[in-house]
Amino acid sequence: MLLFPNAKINLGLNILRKRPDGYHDIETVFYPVNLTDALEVVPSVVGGSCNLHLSGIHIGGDPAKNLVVKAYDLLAVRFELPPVDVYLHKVIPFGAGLGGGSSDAADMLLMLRDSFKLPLSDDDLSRYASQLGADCAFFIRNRPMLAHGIGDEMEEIGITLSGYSIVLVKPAVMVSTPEAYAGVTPRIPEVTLSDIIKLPIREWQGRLVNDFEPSVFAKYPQISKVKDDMYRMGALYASMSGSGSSVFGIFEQIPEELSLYFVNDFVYTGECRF
Ligand SMILES: C[C@](O)(CO)[C@H](O)COP(=O)(O)OP(=O)(O)OC[C@H]1O[C@@H](n2ccc(N)nc2=O)[C@H](O)[C@@H]1O
Ligand SMILES: Nc1ncnc2c1ncn2[C@@H]1O[C@H](COP(=O)(O)OP(=O)(O)OP(=O)(O)O)[C@@H](O)[C@H]1O
Repeated sequence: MLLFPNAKINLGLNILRKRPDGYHDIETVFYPVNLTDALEVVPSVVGGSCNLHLSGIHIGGDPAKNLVVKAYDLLAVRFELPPVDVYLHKVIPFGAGLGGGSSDAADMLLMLRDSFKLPLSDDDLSRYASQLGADCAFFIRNRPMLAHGIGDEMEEIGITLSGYSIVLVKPAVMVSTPEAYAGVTPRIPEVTLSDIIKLPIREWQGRLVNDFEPSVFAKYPQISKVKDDMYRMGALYASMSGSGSSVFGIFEQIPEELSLYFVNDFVYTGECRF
């Protein structure tokens, strides 16, 4: 079985408070983007449990700690799973705020459920996903969602960007998520995200904010510059995604001068799906 785990961006991100467990309560809108990895699971001929074969961009780290292996191990505690070979081709940059690892893990849960007919609902899978990472539950739904709690409590949100184009740029710098959270002083905004997101997109600039931006931009001015460049090229709205370092812009049309601005950066362009 073959799936294409996709990236996400955050449309607005408020960091509301620090919790006793060290995590933060946030509110954000998750929005899927068609930049994808490729993930294939086949029954193993060599035995073992979850044999991971990686290709594409080099993500490093211990394969046993890869989130797709953790997803297998999590379900294997409760269900008798046969050994599998897993082929993961990485395209989505990491340390980018695009949730690539979380998306791989969510698709692994979905594939294991569907391949081995496990009696699990989407809600059950979301609960398993939350144990793998705060972003992971979103990818079980994989449509625009307003998220609360640590980012794993989901509510439908009827926003549509279809007809617009998206440009995603990851400058050559990586941001660690725990460090980014540690650099922010939580605050309760005067206007809630769910009210701002209902405004026309042209009114988002200056209202829809990502609370990570001030501290991350201060440390990495090159990320701030990407956002400025997006507006210079005519973006209707631009923001850093999650804890960075990616920046996205929403455009009426993909700007022709992209290759002049972002010579050494990872660039993705596509149509908004929802
Ligand atoms: C920045 C976002 O991508 C926005 O969508 C997410 O909040 C991060 O989600 P994630 O990468 O899935 O996060 P996890 O792997 O669960 O947590 C990594 C680390 O980020 C911090 N963390 C994460 C989520 C959250 N709501 N509060 C936190 O403080 C914690 O220090 C945690 O140890
Ligand atoms: N399948 C995977 N793909 C990418 N990174 C993985 C994966 N499994 C584990 N990791 C580890 O997770 C870290 C990056 O994860 P991820 O791609 O989700 O981060 P990110 O781009 O910062 O996204 P976000 O902060 O939005 O969750 C790296 O340290 C990497 O070694």
